[in-house]
Amino acid sequence: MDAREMKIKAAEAALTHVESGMRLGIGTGSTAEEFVRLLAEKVAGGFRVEGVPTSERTARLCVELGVPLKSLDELPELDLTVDGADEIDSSLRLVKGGGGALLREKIVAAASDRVIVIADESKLVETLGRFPLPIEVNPFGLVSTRIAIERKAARLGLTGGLTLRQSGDGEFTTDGGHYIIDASFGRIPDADALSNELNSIPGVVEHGLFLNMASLAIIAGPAGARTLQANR
Ligand SMILES: O=C(CO)[C@H](O)[C@H](O)COP(=O)(O)O
Repeated sequence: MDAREMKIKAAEAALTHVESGMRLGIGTGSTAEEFVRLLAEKVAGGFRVEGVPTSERTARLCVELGVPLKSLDELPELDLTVDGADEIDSSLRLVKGGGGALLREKIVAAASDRVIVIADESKLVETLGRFPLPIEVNPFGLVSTRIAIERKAARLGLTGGLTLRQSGDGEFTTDGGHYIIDASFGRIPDADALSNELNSIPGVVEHGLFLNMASLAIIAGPAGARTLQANR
């Protein structure tokens, strides 16, 4: 089974948790897009859902495939969000934001009763941090914010390169008009402490640590999809 087939397996399993009539948060990334494709087939067959997309990219795909959309202001409370992740640990703590949609993804996840994360097994880690942590920052005061991130992280014993994400010939800009700094810490032993420190920096808009948000992870490997439950 190749990587795409594994993503489809995880997306298929997630779809079994979706009921007609649900208000659905719809994630961003290649795995979430497999979910959108399968969802669109169900919608074409008469299945009724209202989706809130977590990015302009996901919104475009949903419109193209005929998945009905609402804004989060129209549907401020959601039954379920299905989204991908860049890393997942055994407590279902996540690193997200590889696709640059972390802010909307976190807002949508927080507005959802349940969050199901779908991924292939390459995303499972013992300790978060191998994937560079995306930190969304306001362009104003970028240098000061970067220094603050370095200092706060160093206090937690975290060092590593901070890279301003690029796209084409300029800075990558999020749907909210912000920049992303990718922090290559290698290992984040205390994700709660890092989350609190990052949240205390005014120029940090949001970061990619999604702690205590996922209720279920559906992980696909060559043998098929398995489910991991959050133990909280
Ligand atoms: O957080 C995300 C986007 O901001 C994605 O969910 C994450 O990057 C995983 O993407 P993919 O399924 O393509 O590996």
